[in-house]
Amino acid sequence: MLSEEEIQNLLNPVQDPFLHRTLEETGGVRSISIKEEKKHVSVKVGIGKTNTPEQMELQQEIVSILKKNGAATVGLRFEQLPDDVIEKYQSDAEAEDEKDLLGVSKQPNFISVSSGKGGVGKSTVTVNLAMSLTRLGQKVGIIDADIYGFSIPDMMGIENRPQVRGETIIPVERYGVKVMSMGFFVEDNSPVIWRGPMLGKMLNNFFQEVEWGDLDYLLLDLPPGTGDIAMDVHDLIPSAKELIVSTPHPSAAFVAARAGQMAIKTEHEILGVIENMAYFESKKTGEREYVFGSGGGKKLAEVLQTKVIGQLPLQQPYENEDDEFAPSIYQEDHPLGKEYHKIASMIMAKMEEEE
Ligand SMILES: Nc1ncnc2c1ncn2[C@@H]1O[C@H](COP(=O)(O)OP(=O)(O)OP(=O)(O)O)[C@@H](O)[C@H]1O
Repeated sequence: MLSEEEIQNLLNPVQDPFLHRTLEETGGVRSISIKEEKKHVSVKVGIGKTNTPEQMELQQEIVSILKKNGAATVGLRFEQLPDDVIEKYQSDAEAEDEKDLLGVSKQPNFISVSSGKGGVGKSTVTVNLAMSLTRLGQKVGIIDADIYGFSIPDMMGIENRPQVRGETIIPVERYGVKVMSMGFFVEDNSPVIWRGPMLGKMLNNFFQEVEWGDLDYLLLDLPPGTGDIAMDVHDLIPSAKELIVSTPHPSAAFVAARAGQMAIKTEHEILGVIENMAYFESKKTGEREYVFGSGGGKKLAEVLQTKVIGQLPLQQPYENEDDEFAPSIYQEDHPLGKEYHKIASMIMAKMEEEE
């Protein structure tokens, strides 16, 4: 019959499915007792997360190991490891999960762009931030996850569709930015009725079946509000940083705060608030008019304990002289292009600081 030490040695190499560490490292084998005459072994195992399908698999694995080595019956109990042990290994484990997510060795910086309500310029910010980061030499991808309106392809003037190579989808590249949008697969922009599980599935497919290659940044344009898909992002990419877009109107900021509260709840870092349509500047006099009110961004930043990292006026991009038409991209020398450049540089500096 097995001794306590032998059981310990048999279970030491078994992996904790959440922490991606062996039970030896996590101290996961909490207690062992043996009933010699009945060849009964009972073990208490501590893991990162209990009552999950992974726990069921682990249970089968452990029972089979012990039975193969001489136990007639096995009693197994699971408990959650102490918080400090979980914390110690969790961030490593999350990084590993995310690496698996895109199937590449280098993990990009994930930035999700959200807003409390529609029409505040969230997609415009996503596109222009991506452009500025690209101009700064970064490799950038965008996932257009705003299922209420896939606007990114139109905004960037994309007319072609992604190519499918075997099992993988090649994102469309425009001005050096790789773009993936469900809009590519929807005929004539016809409305699709989305149900919760479909959203998460779409997002998962965009991570796993799209050949992103090595990216420095992957920006996600999320649907406004705090819906299912935002939750999915929080679950799938715990390290994603959040950028909140709002107009300066105090009530708009109030709504945006709810989106931000979600980030706080899930412990996502908020990079800052971007106040869009902050003012209108007269070309003739240079006078600023705060057509959508003022102070909303500041108030929002206070509630979320972050900063306003950009205030973008109301202004259209220059008329495009060439044939390529990208209606929402501000040129590099455009006043807003320069503002986006500043925001992008600031974000890059912050990311580098954290590395
Ligand atoms: N600073 C700005 N100056 C002028 N027009 C702007 C500005 N920002 C955004 N817009 C315009 O406002 C409209 C809404 O912007 P956008 O689609 O980016 O918002 P959104 O928050 O992503 O909306 P939705 O959630 O509905 O997709 C667009 O037509 C866009 O071109």
